Amino acid sequence: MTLQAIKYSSGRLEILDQLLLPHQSTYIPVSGVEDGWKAIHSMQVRGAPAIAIVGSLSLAVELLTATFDDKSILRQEVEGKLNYLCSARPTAVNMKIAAEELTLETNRLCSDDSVPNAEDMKKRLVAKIEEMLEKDISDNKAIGDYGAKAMLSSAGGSPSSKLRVLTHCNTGSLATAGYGTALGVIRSLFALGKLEHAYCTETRPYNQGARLTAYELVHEKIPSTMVCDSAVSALMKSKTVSGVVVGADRIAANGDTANKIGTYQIAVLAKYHGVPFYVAAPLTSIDLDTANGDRIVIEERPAVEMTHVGGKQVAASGINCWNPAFDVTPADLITAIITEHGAFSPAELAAKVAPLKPNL
Ligand SMILES: CSC[C@H]1O[C@H](OP(=O)(O)O)[C@H](O)[C@@H]1O
Repeated sequence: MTLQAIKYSSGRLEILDQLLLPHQSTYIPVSGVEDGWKAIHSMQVRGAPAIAIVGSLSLAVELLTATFDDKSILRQEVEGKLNYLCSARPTAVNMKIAAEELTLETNRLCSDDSVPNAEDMKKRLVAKIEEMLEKDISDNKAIGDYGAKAMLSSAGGSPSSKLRVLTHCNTGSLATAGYGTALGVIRSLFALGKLEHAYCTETRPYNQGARLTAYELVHEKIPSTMVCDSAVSALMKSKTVSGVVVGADRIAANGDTANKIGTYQIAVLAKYHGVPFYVAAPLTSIDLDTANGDRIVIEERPAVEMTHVGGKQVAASGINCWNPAFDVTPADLITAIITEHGAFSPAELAAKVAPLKPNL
């Protein structure tokens, strides 16, 4: 059974405080948008899809406890709160895309005369948010299955051969609504009996790999080994790595992909060693409004996340730090982008995905 990062039922929202993992599993209540923003900004909840889910559900929870004089006031309130939620972290696009979809729905309900009042409009908006959550859950499994198929086909080998797959950061049930994206691909390979071994990087400085991915892999008894970020080149040289699969925070229209810092250098190493390199992400991580990776804003996090581990100082006081949370992997280093609709080459991505996205 996968770990649950988010608990939501009948208007009550709780999140697993990921800052305390792996030592402590503590759920904290999210009672509205302000709580949601703080949980995202502090990275108590993180992961592009999970950010959008918690942000949207925090709005649903707040709406259920409030009343509004009329539909246009409700529309203004919703628009303002969605913009605020998008400001919590700048790089992942999923919250922005969810906000666009919910703004479109809000405007439609506001102008629909068959929606009699703000109370009815509010209930329909909450239902839309809950519907988006359900879709995220089902999309994850499709990504996992398409990804497993793509990685098996590129690895070649005999029908009985199993894969040795490297992943970076955390893209599992702690970063999504459940099954995961890149870690979902590893789960699908494992379920098919086609995973020989999974490798996860520690993912400095926040240690999503050591604290979260390792936690998920051990929890589900998936054969796996953790490596230092700096060991990836030696791993590829000394072991047979069949393929790499990572997540994404924002994929530009040309396939350039922003993901956790360290992804770009793994892609360069994969190219050098002839290892297929996959990105696994839902359509809600693909930003067709951003032409290429140069235009993606990269979040920089506080130096303390580098100088301290678990509250203990590990770096010399006074040293300057540069702590970008993400980097951009150019499309030409990516074998394919795996979505809930299939695996697409970066070159065909925009043409394949555009018809599949809602008309925002
Ligand atoms: C499926 S999660 C996508 C993405 O989010 C993570 O970043 P963070 O932990 O800072 O939110 C990481 O880049 C994952 O690949």
